[in-house]
Amino acid sequence: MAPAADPRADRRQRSPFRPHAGQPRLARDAPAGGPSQRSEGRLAIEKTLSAENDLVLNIAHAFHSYGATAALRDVSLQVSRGEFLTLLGPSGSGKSTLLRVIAGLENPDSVERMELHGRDITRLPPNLRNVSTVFQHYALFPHMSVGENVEYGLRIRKVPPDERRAAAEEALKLVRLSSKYDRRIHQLSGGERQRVALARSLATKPDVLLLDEPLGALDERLRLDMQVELIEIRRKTGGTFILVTHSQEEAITMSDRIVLMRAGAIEQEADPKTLFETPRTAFAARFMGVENVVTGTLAGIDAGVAAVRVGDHVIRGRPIGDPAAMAPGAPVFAAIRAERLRFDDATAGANVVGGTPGTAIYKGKYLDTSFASAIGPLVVRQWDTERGAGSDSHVSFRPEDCVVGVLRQDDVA
Ligand SMILES: Nc1ncnc2c1ncn2[C@@H]1O[C@H](COP(=O)(O)OP(=O)(O)OP(=O)(O)O)[C@@H](O)[C@H]1O
Repeated sequence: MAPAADPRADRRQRSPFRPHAGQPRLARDAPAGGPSQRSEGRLAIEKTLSAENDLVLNIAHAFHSYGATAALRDVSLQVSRGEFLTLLGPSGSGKSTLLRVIAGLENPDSVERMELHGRDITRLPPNLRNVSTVFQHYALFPHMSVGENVEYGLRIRKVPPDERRAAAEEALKLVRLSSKYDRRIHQLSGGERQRVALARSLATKPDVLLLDEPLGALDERLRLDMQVELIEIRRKTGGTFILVTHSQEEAITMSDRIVLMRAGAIEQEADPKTLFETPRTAFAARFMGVENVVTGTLAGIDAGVAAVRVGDHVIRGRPIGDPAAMAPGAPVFAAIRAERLRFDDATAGANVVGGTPGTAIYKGKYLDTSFASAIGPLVVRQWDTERGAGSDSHVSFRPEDCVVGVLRQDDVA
C-alpha cells in the first residue's frame, strides 16, 4: 500500500508570502550546510532547531479573569507554522479572550510562557507583535478607499509608498478584489468589505493571522464561499491562521486542528475527523453535533468492547479515553450519531433497541425521526426521505458507531 500523504506537507513549503524589507523577522533561520557535511550530532541539533522554527506560537498555562469570571483557566496552546487552527466553543467559553491575549489586547493575569517564534511576547504591546486580527465587523475606515484601507497597517509601520502599494495590490489580488482599489468602502457589499479587512491584515504579512468570527455577519451562501476562499488563501500564503467560531461545521470544514473550549479551559483538541468521530466527553459529543448521547454505568470491557447498562438494557460500544478510569460501575456516556442508527434489519453483532417511532421531520436532504426507545429518546436519520419509519419497533447500531467514555460530574444533564 502506498504511504499516506502527510496532510501538513504543503504547510512546510516555504511561503511565497515573505516579510517586507525592514519588517522584524522573529523566526530563526535554519543553519546552513549540506547534509553531507553534517555529523549525526549536528543533525540532531538541526532537527530540534527546525522543530522550533515550525512552532510559531507557544503559550503555557495562561489564566485570565474579569472580576469573578474566570475567562481562561490554565490554557496552553502550541501552533505550528502554516497551521489552520480553530478555537471552537459555546458563547462565553473564552475563545475571544484567548485571541485578545495573543494579540496583546488583553494582559493575562498570569502566563508561564507566551512566545512568538521563540521570542517572549508576554509584555510586548500589540503593535510590536507581528500578528493581525480580522474582526466580524470589519473595522474599516469609511473615509478611505479600499486601497488606503489595505495600506493602512503598512503606512503606520512606515513602509515606503511603492512597497505599500505593491503589497496592497498583492493582498487585494488574493481576495479577488484587484479591480476595487479606488472604491469607497460604502460602495462595497458586506462580503467585499470582509475581504478588504482580510486583505488589510494579509498585507502586513503577520506571523499569525487571528480571525475573530470573521464570517459571522455574512449570509449563509457567502459564508460557505468565504470558507473555501479562506482555505485557499491560507494554502497560497502558507500563513498561520487562528480562527474563532462557535460553528462546529465551520471548524470542521476549515481547520487542520480544532481546540474545543468550555468555560475557559480546553475540553479537547484534535484534528476535525478525530473530534467528530471520537469526542472524549459528553460535552464534546453534544457540541460536535452528536444527536444521541445517553448515560449509564459501565458493566465492563471485554475484547475492546464496552458494555453499558442503561436502565434494564445493555448496549455495547467503543471505549475511549483513559482505560484506568473505565472501571466497572463508572458513570459513562454513550454517543451515537443519528445517521448511524437504522430502522432496517440489524447486521450481525449490532445493538438492537426497541421503541416507538414518533414525529418525522423533513430536512430536505434527509429525514429525522424521533424514536422513544428503551434507552431514552433517540433521533434516527434516513437519507431516503421517501422511506420513513413506518411502524418499525426497533432501531439498531453497530458497537463501533457508539463511543463510550467516562461521564464527568459537570456533564450530568
Ligand atoms: N470585558 C469583559 N468584562 C467582563 N467580563 C468579560 C469581558 N469579556 C469577556 N468577559 C466574560 O469572560 C468570559 C469569556 O468571554 P469570551 O468573550 O472570551 O468568550 P467567547 O467564547 O469568545 O464568547 P462569544 O462566542 O460569545 O464571543 C465570558 O463569561 C464573558 O462574559
